[in-house]
Amino acid sequence: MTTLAILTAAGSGSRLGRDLPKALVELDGFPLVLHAARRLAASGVVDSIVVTAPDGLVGVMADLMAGDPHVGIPVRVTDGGPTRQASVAAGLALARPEDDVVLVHDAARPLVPPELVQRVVSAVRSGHGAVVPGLPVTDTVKQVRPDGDAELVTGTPDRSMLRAVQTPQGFARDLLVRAHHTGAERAAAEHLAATDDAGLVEALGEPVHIVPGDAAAFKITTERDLWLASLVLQETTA
Ligand SMILES: Nc1ccn([C@@H]2O[C@H](COP(=O)(O)OP(=O)(O)OP(=O)(O)O)[C@@H](O)[C@H]2O)c(=O)n1
Ligand SMILES: C[C@](O)(CO)[C@H](O)COP(=O)(O)O
Repeated sequence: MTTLAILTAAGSGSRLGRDLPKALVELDGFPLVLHAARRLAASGVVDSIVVTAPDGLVGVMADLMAGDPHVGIPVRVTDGGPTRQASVAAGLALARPEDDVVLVHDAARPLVPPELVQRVVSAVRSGHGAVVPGLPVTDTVKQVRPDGDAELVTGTPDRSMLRAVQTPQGFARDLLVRAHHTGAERAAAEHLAATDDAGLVEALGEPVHIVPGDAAAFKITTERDLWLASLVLQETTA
């Protein structure tokens, strides 16, 4: 039995605001997607990767992966979709029968530690159908509602019971397939936006298990995050 990692890289990176897709933006001389693929492979627990590519860039992405001496595991590249969820579904369609565990990881989290990948896979292989890495929330979080041009606070959730979740998220393949069919329909019917794959599993009513996340797996969303990532890399390679 094998573990497949779907590496989502088809986004445009509108909040980063560069003139190329975010996954191809360079960090320390290499595109974000390559950093992420190398770290997934370095975990030793991922057998193959499917990358979801932005429109028209399947060939570019495939050349990038094929030309890298550090990835060292089979990589296939497919067209992504218009949303992250659609891209994951496109990657999932390429899962083979032997891929009993599927990870979903964002190219936007290039510095994911291989140990975090191992932790997630190990929790799935120990019997949890859906596993997400989570970190405690350090800010107080307010729930709000629109009030004209402004917003009004409607509540303050108990911070000790909140987790900021990261990727890779890990799943038993059959559960993830079911979540992308039925869970997605249910979430849409209830007007819930699932911003991650675990959200679709929750929409099925199935449990999602949390393992400790890692601050190094932070998401590159804005220029500041990219700057932070270059500092982290400098420090860890110094
Ligand atoms: N249609 C999409 C949208 C997003 N992603 C991927 O999902 C991950 C998380 O998405 P996000 O950080 O929001 O990336 P973008 O959509 O590129 O960024 P933005 O929302 O700023 O445009 C990224 O690795 C992105 O490439 C994807 O594969 N397909
Ligand atoms: C999947 C995710 O990385 C978990 O935190 C996050 O929800 C992706 O959000 P984005 O707005 O698509 O970057």
